[in-house]
Amino acid sequence: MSCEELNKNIKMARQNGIVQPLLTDLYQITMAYAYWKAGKVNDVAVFDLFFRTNPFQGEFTIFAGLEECLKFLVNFHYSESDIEYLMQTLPENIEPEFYGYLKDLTCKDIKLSAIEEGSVVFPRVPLLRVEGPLIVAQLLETTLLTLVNFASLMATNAARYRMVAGKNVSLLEFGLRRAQGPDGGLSASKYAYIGGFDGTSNVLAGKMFNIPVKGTHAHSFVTSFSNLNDIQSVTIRHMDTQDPCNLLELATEWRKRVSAIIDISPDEASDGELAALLSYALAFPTGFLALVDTYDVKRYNFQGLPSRHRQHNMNGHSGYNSNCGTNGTTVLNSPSIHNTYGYSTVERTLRSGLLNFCAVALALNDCGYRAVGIRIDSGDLAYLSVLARETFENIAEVLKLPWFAKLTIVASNDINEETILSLNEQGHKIDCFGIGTHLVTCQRQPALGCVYKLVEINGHPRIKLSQDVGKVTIPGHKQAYRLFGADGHALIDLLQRSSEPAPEVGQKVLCRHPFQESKRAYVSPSKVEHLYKVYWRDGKVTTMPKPLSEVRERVQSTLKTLRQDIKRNLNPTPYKVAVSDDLYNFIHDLWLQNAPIGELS
Ligand SMILES: Nc1ncnc2c1ncn2[C@@H]1O[C@H](COP(=O)(O)OP(=O)(O)OP(=O)(O)O)[C@@H](O)[C@H]1O
Ligand SMILES: O=P(O)(O)OC[C@H]1O[C@H](OP(=O)(O)OP(=O)(O)O)[C@H](O)[C@@H]1O
Ligand SMILES: O=C(O)c1cccnc1
Ligand SMILES: [Mg+2]
Repeated sequence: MSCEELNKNIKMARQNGIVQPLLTDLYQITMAYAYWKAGKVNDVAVFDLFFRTNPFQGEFTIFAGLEECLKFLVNFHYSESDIEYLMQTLPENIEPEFYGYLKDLTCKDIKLSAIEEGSVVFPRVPLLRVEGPLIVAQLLETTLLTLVNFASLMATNAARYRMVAGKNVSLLEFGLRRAQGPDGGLSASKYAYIGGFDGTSNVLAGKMFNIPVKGTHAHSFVTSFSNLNDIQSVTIRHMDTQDPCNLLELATEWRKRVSAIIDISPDEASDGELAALLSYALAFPTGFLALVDTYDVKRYNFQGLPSRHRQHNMNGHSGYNSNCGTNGTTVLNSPSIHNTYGYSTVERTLRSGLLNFCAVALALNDCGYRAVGIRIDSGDLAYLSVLARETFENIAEVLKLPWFAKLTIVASNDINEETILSLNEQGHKIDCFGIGTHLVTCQRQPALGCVYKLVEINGHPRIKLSQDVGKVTIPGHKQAYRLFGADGHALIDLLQRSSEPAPEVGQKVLCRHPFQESKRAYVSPSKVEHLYKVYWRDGKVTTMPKPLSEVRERVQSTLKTLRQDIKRNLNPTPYKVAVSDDLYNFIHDLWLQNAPIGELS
């Protein structure tokens, strides 16, 4: 769609219905009235939206939320009911003409410049610059912040999970049920996808944002079946011949054969679980992915160990070993934690879930279908995934079914970045992580601190001083450039006054720390990227926001331009953000002008 088409259609562009002008803090509207009353209707302001510290103890952030900001500007207007509500809510002394002014307000005189969505960004470099009537620009503050803060935090979180998981593992977002309410859940799904997740279990997010929806099934599905009589129809048509096949008979037969191959008794397996897996396979013969940990000892909660001990023991596994069984096949030794019933989680999972899964998968194979795989949602995920993979490989070899060795293993259960790093260290055979709580609630850091600061009014720069140097704002209308080094990596982000000429390739430019006089360096960039584009001006979209899939690609491509030490998990190196010599002097002159001179007595 071109910008013209977008401008025609944008009123219909999907945006969460709660994003509207009243989704703001009351003080924006009271300030608007006070500005209006003070005769500031024609004042022109420049605001910068930026953050001061990277989240998650990292040294980078992913910028997201721009498309939603743009839709907000496009659709910005106060409805009749909004005005009515404000009339009832604001004090009675408000002059009625103010409501008339609000009624006609749009963003047609606002200019929005921004960094491209999905870019890697750094503290102090404005992500958005909003220019235009002071009152309108002020009224946008809270909504723009809420649209950018969580979006960028989530996209960064997701990108970090992607980095630790590596590119060959699938990542699915399972967080809706644990998210910060429906809107938090919906945004989390969108920005997890941008950050590098492959899909979501959130169906509405799939529909609204065209994100792949994926999933398995829950424990309740398994526990709802008690025995094999619970299945009503056991017949499935062969994929190629369309002949009827009795899946129950085939699976029962396979359960005996598989139990011999992996040297365990079929009596250990739950018939209710077999009934559940068969029913799922009958419903989804081409997409059979089964949860196999329902009948582990812990879920039954027999007189097991208290969870603190269980966790300790589980994480205390030192590894896994496999021996040769009597029939020449591999027998897997479980670690030595046993509950009062004599079996560890590991053995139970093997005995019931895996055995039942393999039986159903092989029965499906007889009918021309290939099963997809399993999900494990408890226990030692490293150990169990290796155990499952060895079982699949074993069966694949004995039955000469090479694809069986490659069945997908999905793992879930309270996974976070550290869990994945630890699993990587231990060695695992997981193909896909399903991640909910820690991802969508950004448990490690629940907010990104983007702020929206006035940097210029009617052409005059504004600086906000603070005891804390880190909180002093960088005044004036600025441009931002990313300078690249000879090896192609991003070296430094440089803020300049807009009146300065842009840095040029091969030309030495002095880059200064904004507040520490002695910290400065010359850079001769091999490439210069101007970070801002104008997205909205004169009431029109001037740069099309990219589709989600392209924003997602941009996250990965801009992350590639960062040196590894900036991206590493533990004690990463800070990326440098500098100001030009001109801007440095400008800041410090203004600082002195604005700092009162004290008097000693
Ligand atoms: N090999 C592993 N290394 C590190 N952490 C792991 C490993 N396997 C699993 N974990 C994590 O350990 C935690 C285990 O949680 P918990 O003690 O609740 O065990 P559980 O098996 O889920 O028990 P229950 O089924 O009773 O809830 C989860 O956060 C999980 O992601
Ligand atoms: O652990 P998270 O990272 O938040 O991932 C999502 C969790 O949600 C589900 O559990 P739940 O107990 O709600 O339902 P279930 O019966 O399907 O396991 C799923 O099994 C995961 O454990
Ligand atoms: O599809 C799944 O396996 C799923 C979806 C949501 C939460 N937990 C698991
Ligand atoms: Mg669960």
